[in-house]
Amino acid sequence: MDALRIAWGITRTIASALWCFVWWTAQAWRWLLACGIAGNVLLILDHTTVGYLVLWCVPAFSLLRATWAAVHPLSYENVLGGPLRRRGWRRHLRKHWPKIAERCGLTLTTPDARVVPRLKRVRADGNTLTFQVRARLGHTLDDLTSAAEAIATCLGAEAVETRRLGAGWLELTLTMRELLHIPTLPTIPETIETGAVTLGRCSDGTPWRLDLTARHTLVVGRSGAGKGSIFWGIAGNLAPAAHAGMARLWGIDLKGGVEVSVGSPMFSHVAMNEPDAVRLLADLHRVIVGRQQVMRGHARMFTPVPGDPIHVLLIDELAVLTAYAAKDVVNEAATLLKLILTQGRAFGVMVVAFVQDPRKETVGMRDLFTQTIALRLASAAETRMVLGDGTAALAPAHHIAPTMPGAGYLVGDDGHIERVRADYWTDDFIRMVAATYPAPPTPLIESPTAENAASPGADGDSDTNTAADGDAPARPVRTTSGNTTPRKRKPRTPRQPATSGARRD
Ligand SMILES: Nc1ncnc2c1ncn2[C@@H]1O[C@H](COP(=O)(O)OP(=O)(O)OP(=O)(O)O)[C@@H](O)[C@H]1O
Repeated sequence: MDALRIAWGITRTIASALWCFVWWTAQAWRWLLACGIAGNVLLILDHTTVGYLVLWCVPAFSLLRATWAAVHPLSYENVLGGPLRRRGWRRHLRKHWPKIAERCGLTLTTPDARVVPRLKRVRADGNTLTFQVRARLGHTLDDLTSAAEAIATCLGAEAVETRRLGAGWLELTLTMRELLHIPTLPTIPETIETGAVTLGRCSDGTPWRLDLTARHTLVVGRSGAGKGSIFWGIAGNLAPAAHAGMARLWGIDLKGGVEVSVGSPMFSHVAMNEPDAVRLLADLHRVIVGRQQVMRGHARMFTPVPGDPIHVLLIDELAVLTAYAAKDVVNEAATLLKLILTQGRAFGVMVVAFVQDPRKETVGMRDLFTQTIALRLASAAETRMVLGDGTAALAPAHHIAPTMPGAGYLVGDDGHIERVRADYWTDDFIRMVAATYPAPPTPLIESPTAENAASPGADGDSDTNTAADGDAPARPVRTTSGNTTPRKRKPRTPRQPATSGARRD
């Protein structure tokens, strides 16, 4: 069986090398013709060796290329294949630009002349071709932007991204070769990261770093679009920070807890039913209120330090909480979530929510999220609904193939669009990361009161703040299905504003 497989592999390699040899020789027909004529002239003039050399140089070069590409594709791609292909893209664009612009409706023909938008800075790197186009008189950048998809199709690109440069210039970046079709697996996170996490790759092959600093993220995608990869990419990459006390993970999973239970040890707080979810949101809101009181007059942006972490709330299937749950739960959860979304960012409280159905009636607060990841969506209308009319044309999430789960478009808070694909987190890998980086025991969260409001260490968030005062626990914070104990609070004695335990900004 093995011998058969090896024989088949060798046959395929030889066949592909032969095909490349014939194709590349035929493609260089001008050189072939010129060398044929020059070689024959040299032979007639009795320069036999040089004559044969010139005559056969083109097929010999193609044969060398084909053999190299077949035997060692990696070095061939780096040294010769890649640079030749990129040169081809640049030349093709420059040569055919007037025709492409005309076909895409960007030229203006007058009785005297044909006005073509100016092209400049054509460059090719890796798998992308980037160039700038100047809108001609009477055209706007929106006209150029709406022609971007047609230009990409003319050039055989897989996808296109645009960037406004101002003063009538638009930059287009075409993905000429798809690198995202191959799924990738994550590596075990080792660094403590609280600002940004590496979730996968961008379309140009560079790592995809999702910035979480002071941002709320909405992830939208059909069932099977790969939302789980992003959920665990964020949770898993924050797990070392959570383990070190620099981040705290909160999870709401009202789909029976199926998703979050795989890696629940990473989380400090988990809710798997409706009442727990509301209580968890109330606790998280209390963290914000506590921090507001602590930071007032001291700092405007929160900086995490060990023991005073950022809080990241991951909500799997947001619509269950905000639309499909019991009416009172929906109302209470929506109110708390809106408060968290509007107030949390500056206080180190971030929300990442996942949803299948992005309609307004299911996710009423979607405008409060500052960045959106659109995975595979059902229709152009749904893409427009999620990303807005203008952006939808540049991030056609409804065109993502079902064979590419985890692929999507990130639309940043500045409107920047990136085509990305997340690494695939298997259940075993999630369990391994969770076992390696379990969340430390959860400190208690207290309701801010008039007295502790004055205390800089009273955000209810640090270990020192809860146990050291000898206050009775407000209640267990780890919220699990069905076993939350009722809230009990001892009367508190007034205390002096503390000077220690303040936030370290
Ligand atoms: N990044 C990825 N790379 C490759 N395959 C993936 C990736 N993410 C997910 N998959 C595949 O797609 C399947 C569905 O993924 P996942 O369960 O994450 O989708 P989902 O959007 O969470 O769906 P649902 O909303 O129904 O839970 C997975 O079982 C896996 O086989």
